[in-house]
Amino acid sequence: MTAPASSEAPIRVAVLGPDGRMGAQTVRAVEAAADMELVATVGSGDSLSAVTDAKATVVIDFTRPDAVMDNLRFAVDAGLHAVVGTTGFDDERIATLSGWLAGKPDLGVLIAPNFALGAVLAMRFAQQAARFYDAAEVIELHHNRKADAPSGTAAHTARLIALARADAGRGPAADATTSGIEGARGADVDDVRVHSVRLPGLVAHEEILFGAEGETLTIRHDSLDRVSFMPGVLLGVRTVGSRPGLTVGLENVLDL
Ligand SMILES: NC(=O)C1=CN([C@@H]2O[C@H](COP(=O)(O)OP(=O)(O)OC[C@H]3O[C@@H](n4cnc5c(N)ncnc54)[C@H](OP(=O)(O)O)[C@@H]3O)[C@@H](O)[C@H]2O)C=CC1
Ligand SMILES: O=C(O)C1=N[C@H](C(=O)O)C[C@H](O)C1
Repeated sequence: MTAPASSEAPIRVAVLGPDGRMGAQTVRAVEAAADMELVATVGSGDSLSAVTDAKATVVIDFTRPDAVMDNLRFAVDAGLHAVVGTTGFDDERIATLSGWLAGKPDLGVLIAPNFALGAVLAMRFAQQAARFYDAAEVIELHHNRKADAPSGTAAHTARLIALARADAGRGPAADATTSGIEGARGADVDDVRVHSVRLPGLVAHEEILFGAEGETLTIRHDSLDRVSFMPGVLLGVRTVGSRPGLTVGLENVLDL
């Protein structure tokens, strides 16, 4: 995921959410990339016109689920490619965004629930394992300043597992629970149980557990530092312009 040697002009990048945990890390990564130029940053309350004034060609969004759709509407209308790490993308949002992009055949948008290589691999491994096991559950563990639960990664993982189970002709996993405390079995994402842990000291972690008669399989990934997301973000910036339309998941860019 290193930059190709090139005499081309640097990619003109704008970062939305530069004062946040991910935005600040991203600003540093873009500034350090020889093939990119950071031409604008837009924080909460700033005008998005700074992006077009600075002639950015790619925007990176690490804002909030309640802000990202307005930012994308602006980017698509302005003809800017977008690399999106912000969470909150359900089927309805994906459909809305696809509709906007339908009139812009040259424009690329990449939405990646997780930019860390190991997290992407863990999701792919989970998808491969899912058809072989009677049951699967996901535990995601994050820092306690995270606004949303479950994590976008866990939701994406659960959906991939559900699709693989359906392809293999497997229905929902059997579960004998009939009583107890509400919430004890986690959230239901496409019939896959997802459990969210929030603790200071954590960054971003996920365990995917599979069970069958007499055995379990656990796949675990840990982001110990937000630098783990940066190679994936930069890869997204380098490739989004040559992938017209909507791409959901870095696994498609990595061709996993
Ligand atoms: N895909 C991936 O690999 C990863 C995704 N994420 C996701 O990225 C998002 C951001 O996470 P994180 O950095 O931890 O969150 P933070 O809360 O630290 O940062 C979000 C930043 O966005 C700002 N902001 C809010 N609205 C706007 C707006 N309309 N325009 C510009 N800036 C705005 C906030 O400002 P203010 O505080 O003033 O509102 C804040 O500075 C989350 O959805 C998170 O789940 C996180 C890590 C990795
Ligand atoms: O908020 C975070 O920190 C993270 N958010 C993303 C998610 O919700 O999956 C990616 C990663 O887990 C870190």
